[in-house]
Amino acid sequence: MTTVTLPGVYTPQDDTDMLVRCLRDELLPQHAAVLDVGTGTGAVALAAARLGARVTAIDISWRAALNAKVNALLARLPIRVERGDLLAPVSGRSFDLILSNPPYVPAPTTACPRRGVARAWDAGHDGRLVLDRICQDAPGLLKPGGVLLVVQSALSGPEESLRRLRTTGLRAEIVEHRCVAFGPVLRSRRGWLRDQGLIEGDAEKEELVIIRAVRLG
Ligand SMILES: C[S@@+](CC[C@H](N)C(=O)[O-])C[C@H]1O[C@@H](n2cnc3c(N)ncnc32)[C@H](O)[C@@H]1O
Repeated sequence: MTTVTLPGVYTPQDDTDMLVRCLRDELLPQHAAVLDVGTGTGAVALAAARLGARVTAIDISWRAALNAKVNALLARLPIRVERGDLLAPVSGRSFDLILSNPPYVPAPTTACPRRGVARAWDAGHDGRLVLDRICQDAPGLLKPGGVLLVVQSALSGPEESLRRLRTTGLRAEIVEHRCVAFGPVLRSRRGWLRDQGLIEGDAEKEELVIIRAVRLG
């Protein structure tokens, strides 16, 4: 299957792969309404569309939105791609499944980058600037019985995601773990991560987790 990654768009990685695998384990209703938030190249959206879902994909980056459109065309899959901030383009709609591999990397900067490739991963000191918004807003867009699947690092507080999602009434748990080697971004900020108390010594690996949260009927 031909897919392209345009310059400046996040290349699908372990987190993408984890999310796609968990998506394939979901028992979706026929023609399920699926949302992919922060779609990048559209890799996760394409996987959902191949399962027969009706997919909407959103990205804040024009380049990523274009990339996802190109890949949907190449795959001949009818994915609706929107450019916008998190869930704003789909307010008022509801979904059987919401998927997200959002920016979750703790960063020395306090705000999310407004442009550039780091917008795909940097998410403030605790890595939670985007996660917290997803935990707050996604539950309201789930149909009864609908599911939210989010991938994040253990460095950005999965327990806090669980707590926030449970506060909104969802049943939330961690369903997948994977240990991965630090990429160039985490390697370059080891000293800062140590100063923040987020890692110890010469840590070389982080744990990625998938959070699955269900809106009870
Ligand atoms: C880690 S990448 C994941 C890309 C793709 N889903 C994957 O798994 O390969 C995160 C994506 O979220 C997008 N993003 C960052 N902030 C966003 C926001 N506020 N609203 C929508 N998309 C956002 C970035 O542009 C980037 O494409």
